[in-house]
Amino acid sequence: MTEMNIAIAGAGGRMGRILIEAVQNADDARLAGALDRAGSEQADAAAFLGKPAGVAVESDFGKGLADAQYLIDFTRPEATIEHLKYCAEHGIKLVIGTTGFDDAGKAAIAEAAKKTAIVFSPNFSVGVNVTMKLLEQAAKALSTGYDIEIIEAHHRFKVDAPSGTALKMGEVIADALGRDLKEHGVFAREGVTGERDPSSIGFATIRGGDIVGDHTVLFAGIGERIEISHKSSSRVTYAHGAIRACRFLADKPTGLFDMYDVLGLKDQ
Ligand SMILES: NC(=O)C1=CN([C@@H]2O[C@H](COP(=O)(O)OP(=O)(O)OC[C@H]3O[C@@H](n4cnc5c(N)ncnc54)[C@H](OP(=O)(O)O)[C@@H]3O)[C@@H](O)[C@H]2O)C=CC1
Ligand SMILES: O=C(O)C1=N[C@H](C(=O)O)C[C@H](O)C1
Repeated sequence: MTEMNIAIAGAGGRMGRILIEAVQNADDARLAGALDRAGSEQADAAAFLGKPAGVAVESDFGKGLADAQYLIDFTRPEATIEHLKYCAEHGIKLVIGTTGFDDAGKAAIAEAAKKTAIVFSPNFSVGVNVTMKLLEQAAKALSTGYDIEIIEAHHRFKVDAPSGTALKMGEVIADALGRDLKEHGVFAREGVTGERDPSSIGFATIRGGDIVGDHTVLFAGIGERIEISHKSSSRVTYAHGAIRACRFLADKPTGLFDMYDVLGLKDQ
């Protein structure tokens, strides 16, 4: 078995810590580096587990990524863009879970994928990606007479809204219906809004407490409604998905992939 040398960005974050633990527990992976913001350097990235890894948390990319073949990045768009430049130049493969990119950020990821291999997905859980497939089918079957609303709930610390997953669900549904989400997405309602445009795809965001991540898509007709929901109860599923994405990238020199590619869901 070839061992993957994986570095973790945002090492002190909610996902960073879960990822470090998951890499430490994987038989085919080694924690090869850890990055965090300047001022957040640590002598050992796994000290919080009570099992030191012999890997420091660095803010200098040269030091933090010296031994890395892969970087798993769940941080913020501005950090990911910096990591992306370094990884593209140094042939380090990237698994990007960060959400909240604008169009320029997404274009930068696509450009970097010409130089290194990247899996980019707003949600690395198997369940969410299977849910996306169900949504594709439901949207096609319920294309007229059903109003589509996407409701997401996350913890109080989340900084972007709607979630990357909710936006992706909106894109999947819009594509299935031949609509453009930029034109049909409705992200806020207040005051006298007028009646609902039947072609709109609505979004509602809830933030509170420690909710890991809930997504529900409502197809509301006259006389009935269908709800397709996914609820995360642990961040470990995201971490396992990200490590699975590293395995998928092992034989890919360049290219931009998503979790449908990793899970073999693209043509299903
Ligand atoms: N794709 C998926 O499956 C999932 C995606 N996510 C996404 O992952 C991202 C991180 O989530 P979460 O772990 O909860 O967030 P946290 O805020 O807990 O962690 C983010 C980490 O990145 C660091 N960071 C932030 N900005 C910078 C910067 N400019 N330079 C260097 N380091 C930086 C933070 O440092 P500091 O604390 O000092 O700011 C922190 O260590 C979010 O975009 C979230 O939506 C989350 C779960 C699953
Ligand atoms: O910030 C989070 O926590 C999560 N973010 C991702 C998103 O924005 O879709 C994925 C998951 O829902 C958790």
